[in-house]
Amino acid sequence: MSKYECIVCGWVYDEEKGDPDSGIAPGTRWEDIPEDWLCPDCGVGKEDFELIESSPLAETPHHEEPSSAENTPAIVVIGTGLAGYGLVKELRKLDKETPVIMITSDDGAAYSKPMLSTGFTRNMDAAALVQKDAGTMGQELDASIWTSTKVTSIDTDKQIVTVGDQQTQIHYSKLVLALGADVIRPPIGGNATEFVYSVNDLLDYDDFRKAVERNNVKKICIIGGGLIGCEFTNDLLNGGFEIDTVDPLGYCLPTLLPEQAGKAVQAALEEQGATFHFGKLVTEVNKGANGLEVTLNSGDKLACDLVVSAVGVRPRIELAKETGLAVNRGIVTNRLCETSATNVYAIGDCAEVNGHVLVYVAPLMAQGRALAKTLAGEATEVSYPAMPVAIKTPTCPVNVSPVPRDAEGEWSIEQDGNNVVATFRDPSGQLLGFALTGEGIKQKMALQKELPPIMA
Ligand SMILES: Cc1cc2nc3c(=O)[nH]c(=O)nc-3n(C[C@H](O)[C@H](O)[C@H](O)COP(=O)(O)OP(=O)(O)OC[C@H]3O[C@@H](n4cnc5c(N)ncnc54)[C@H](O)[C@@H]3O)c2cc1C
Repeated sequence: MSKYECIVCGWVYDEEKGDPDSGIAPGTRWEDIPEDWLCPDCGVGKEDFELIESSPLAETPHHEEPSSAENTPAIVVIGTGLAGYGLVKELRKLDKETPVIMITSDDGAAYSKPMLSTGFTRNMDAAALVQKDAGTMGQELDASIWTSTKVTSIDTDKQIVTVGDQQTQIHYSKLVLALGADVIRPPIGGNATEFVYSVNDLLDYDDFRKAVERNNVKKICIIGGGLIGCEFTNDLLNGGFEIDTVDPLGYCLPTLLPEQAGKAVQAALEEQGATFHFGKLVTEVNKGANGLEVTLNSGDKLACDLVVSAVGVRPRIELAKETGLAVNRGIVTNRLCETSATNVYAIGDCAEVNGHVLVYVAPLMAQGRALAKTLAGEATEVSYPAMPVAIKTPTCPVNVSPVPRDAEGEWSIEQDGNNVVATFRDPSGQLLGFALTGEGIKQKMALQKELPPIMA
């Protein structure tokens, strides 16, 4: 019997136990679970699960070739997020010999980044979110993992990366950039900006949790009512905090959802106690008589103990730019994930693959699977099926397949309270996107089947 883990929330499907709540009997093999089954915790589909424990019977016998590792130059991967680790996991299924060196500026802990916005709901601090430390990952992947090590330059002619102090250089045969994305920091003045936190990785999350405890925080102001802002609004409400959320646009998730769906999410979060301030910007955070005072461009002032900024992320392109690689919104690659330099690839949040910048888990898994094959000798282009995104607002769950930019067509919306099924079709009737909230998410599988692939 095997086990499969949801890479978005960490929930584990154990074939021995099944998922009786969803009608999946104990003993049901993974391949026999219906394709429209959804993760009971976060609502993503089977494609976002990976095998973590395999039954001995299911294992394919491994044919040992004589080791050629000693003379094989290393594949170097910069980044140990879901993209970096995901790629090396896939590579090791195909190639157990080629030496792999992974370099990360953080501690190399393997964790599911999407779970950072469900930590209070699940009562998990940073330590509890660590799935495996760097040492364990290194053993499992037969890779050398260099932690707390920042790559400062790359010489693509000599195929060398330089780390930290300029003294240490590593030669690569192939180099993979899996550098992630930086948070966008809105311009905010005032004398208390050190109390404005962004949570974009496990170390940020640890700082944030500790600041909440240290400052005996009760009231939090969230800047941004998009995906991360709404997830934190829900999670922190579940953690028992009072929440004010500020966004310059008019409703929740404004860049992803049509207004009715966004307002349904807003209403559900308000029912839980959230207060939204739409159409406004935070301009200053100052120390007040009791905690902090947040000033909005309308002149309004909000009292709180801590501020969370969640206004979006931007692919990390600086290192690639300094190296002379082609960059646009992300590090530019073709469908083989090749950058403009020979033997250098980019995947994950930092990459712009064939014009697409998609800062979600499903695309980086597709990239990792394809690039692993390429690195193992079988050139393989990335394909993207339709990849709807589950937004973790359990008080009103959301599933959205964003409408492509500049698409022609119109929304058709059915609403029953906070349950919305919104579909966007072009003039010929082809479905191009959808937005589902509340009970509406039950339509996900049926609608997903109608969507054209993002990149066939
Ligand atoms: C709170 C939150 C919730 C989310 N929820 C969801 C969700 O529900 N569903 C979904 O699909 N997506 C979600 N996402 C997005 C998803 O988590 C990301 O798309 C994904 O984790 C990105 O992985 P990555 O490996 O590309 O980047 P990262 O995880 O950021 O990894 C980047 C790595 O690069 C290293 N690095 C960078 N520069 C250097 C350097 N110069 N030298 C050495 N190392 C370097 C870093 O140390 C790190 O190891 C969420 C994101 C956040 C922040």
